[in-house]
Amino acid sequence: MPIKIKIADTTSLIDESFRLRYKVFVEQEGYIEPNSQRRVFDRFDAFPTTFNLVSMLDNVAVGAFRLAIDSSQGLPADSYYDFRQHIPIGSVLMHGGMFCIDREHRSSGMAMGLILMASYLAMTKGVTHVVAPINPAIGNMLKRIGFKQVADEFMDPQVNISVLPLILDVSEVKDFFLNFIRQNELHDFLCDYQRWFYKAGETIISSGTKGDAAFVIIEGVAQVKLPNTDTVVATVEEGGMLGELALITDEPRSADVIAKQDVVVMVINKEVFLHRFMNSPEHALKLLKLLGNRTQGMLKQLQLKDGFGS
Ligand SMILES: Nc1ncnc2c1ncn2[C@@H]1O[C@@H]2COP(=O)(O)O[C@H]2[C@H]1O
Repeated sequence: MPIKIKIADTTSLIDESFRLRYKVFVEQEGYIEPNSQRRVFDRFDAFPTTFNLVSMLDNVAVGAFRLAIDSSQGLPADSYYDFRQHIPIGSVLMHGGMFCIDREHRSSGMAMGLILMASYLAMTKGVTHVVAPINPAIGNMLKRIGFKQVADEFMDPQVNISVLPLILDVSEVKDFFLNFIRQNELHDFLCDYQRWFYKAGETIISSGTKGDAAFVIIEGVAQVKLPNTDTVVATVEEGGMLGELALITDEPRSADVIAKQDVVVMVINKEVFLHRFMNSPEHALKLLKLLGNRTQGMLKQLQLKDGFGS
């Protein structure tokens, strides 16, 4: 099963993220005092402008990141740090906090995934700056995508640890997928906010199953194999698309797709995918080119096979 990062959009997923905060902040790290509810949350979790990204493994949260967009209620940091002094008037702010990853599942890939997804969310919600009083242990990762430290470390009273005050100008995010999105004007592709992680050898697509999403490879390489065989018909790399055929034809998945090495994909749901191509001749043409190239690739392979066989 892949680890899946997504927005907690049901009460049970949101509850999962509160429980994970408890597990990490109280039980694993001892940052916060225990409580009988065995959950960590505050008033910002009740606002419609707050989002929780969760990393799920087999229906259990193993990572979470809370994002609170500025509203009449202010930001979670307002009571202890004034981020606004560092940002132009008129900016739209989002606070990133309550970042936690279960000790058993700490990997830079998942941490980076949560951070990047936060920046995608910021971009599609019209946020100009993300502010984050964040544990120095992950501060360096945030700096890699463009966060800048604006003052010395200070104590965060919520989780009782020393944190770095960091700010991201969303227009400066450095990320392969975001560049891909910007170049191809595919902003609606971000709306699903799902990022899935496969280990080498795991199955990304099973032939014969129903398809309700397509994928763009963000990291790694996948092999497309003839159904239930080891015959590789194509190799798809970073930036390549997978799973588009079943969405277009409404037929079952045409091939098995296996991660050749660890693979990270962004998920594009069927409605968003079809809407995009039905409303833009330019993108429909790009899709036709992709399908045409794949057909040509297959024909070349068959010709080669024939050539060797005769
Ligand atoms: N010949 C091919 N070349 C590249 N990719 C392919 C080829 N055949 C199938 N695929 C991919 O494998 C996917 C299997 O699921 P889908 O049929 O939804 O979409 C398919 C394509 O994305």
